[in-house]
Amino acid sequence: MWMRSCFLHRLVASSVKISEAAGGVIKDILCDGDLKIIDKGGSGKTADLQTEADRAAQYCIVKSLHAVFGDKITIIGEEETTSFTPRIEKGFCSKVLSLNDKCPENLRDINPEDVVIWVDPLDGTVEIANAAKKSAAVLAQVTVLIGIAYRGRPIAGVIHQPYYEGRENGRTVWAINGVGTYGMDYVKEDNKEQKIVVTTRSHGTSSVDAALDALNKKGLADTVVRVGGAGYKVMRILEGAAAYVFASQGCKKWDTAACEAVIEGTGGRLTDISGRLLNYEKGVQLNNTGGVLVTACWVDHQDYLNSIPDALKEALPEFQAKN
Ligand SMILES: Nc1ncnc2c1ncn2[C@@H]1O[C@H](COP(=O)(O)O)[C@@H](O)[C@H]1OP(=O)(O)O
Ligand SMILES: [Mg+2]
Ligand SMILES: [Mg+2]
Ligand SMILES: [Mg+2]
Repeated sequence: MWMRSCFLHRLVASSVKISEAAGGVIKDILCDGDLKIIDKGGSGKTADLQTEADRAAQYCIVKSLHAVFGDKITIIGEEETTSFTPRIEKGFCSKVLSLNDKCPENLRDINPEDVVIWVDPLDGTVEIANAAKKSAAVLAQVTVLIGIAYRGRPIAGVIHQPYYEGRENGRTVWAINGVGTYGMDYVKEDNKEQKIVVTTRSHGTSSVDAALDALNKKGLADTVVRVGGAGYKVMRILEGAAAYVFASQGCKKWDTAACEAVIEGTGGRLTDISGRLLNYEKGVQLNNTGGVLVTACWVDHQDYLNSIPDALKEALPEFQAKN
């Protein structure tokens, strides 16, 4: 079936399987216990941690993509491929391939040279690195993110959550523009009575709090839930939260590429806190310097944008001088 499928469906079908293999790599290392944590050196005050699970999952994803699609595809990953794992995945998710006929006309024959694959092998690193006890609630915040951008915009994405309610293989949500978002067959009941807003647990700033206060006063953030990881916060939106608000810097393109495709597939939106679309071209600035605003399909993105004070937006520049 994969031979009949277009490049994009093959790429997503492969990415689903590869994300799940990377999830297996992460679980093996977390089970082993020695995370071999290093600090990549963040922006001065905040540490930017990396574990053996981040490195080995990155290796698994990059080597697997190259094994299936050759060395010429463009991959931009958060980590380097310095840790070996024998786990190379060459399979395809049959569900993705079976929906090949739904692929929109304009995405059927895309040139692989116009595609950038954004890889976050482990999102939620701080949560697992710093947790005294790796409880189910902590582990649930870990996701593997593979975002696919074409000519600078996300057209598909995969969010794999290795630890989900004790399921052996966790769960995987994937999306293709015009085809839809799949994998949330077991969605919890929406809670639209009150608007839950999810935000950072470990990268809080006064600007993050000021944005949440302003939204609360406008009735757009009744309850604030602080959890780790961009992928996990988007999962929480798919499960009923109204929005994910991060009025600060630090989040990168590999954090948002897959998230944007997945949320768009459900009718939701992702922009920076000023409403600007993010650019995912090769060579682009890696940091989402303008912050991140993600909204569910059942709330008005513009209401959230309008309610975040201009002073906070102006304090977050769209571009920074140097990455
Ligand atoms: N200051 C920062 N430095 C490094 N990574 C950050 C920073 N802020 C956010 N991130 C990345 O964005 C994700 C979402 O942020 P938060 O959990 O704070 O809402 C984090 O899990 C982390 O990804 P990663 O875990 O892949 O390094
Ligand atoms: Mg991340
Ligand atoms: Mg990461
Ligand atoms: Mg990181």
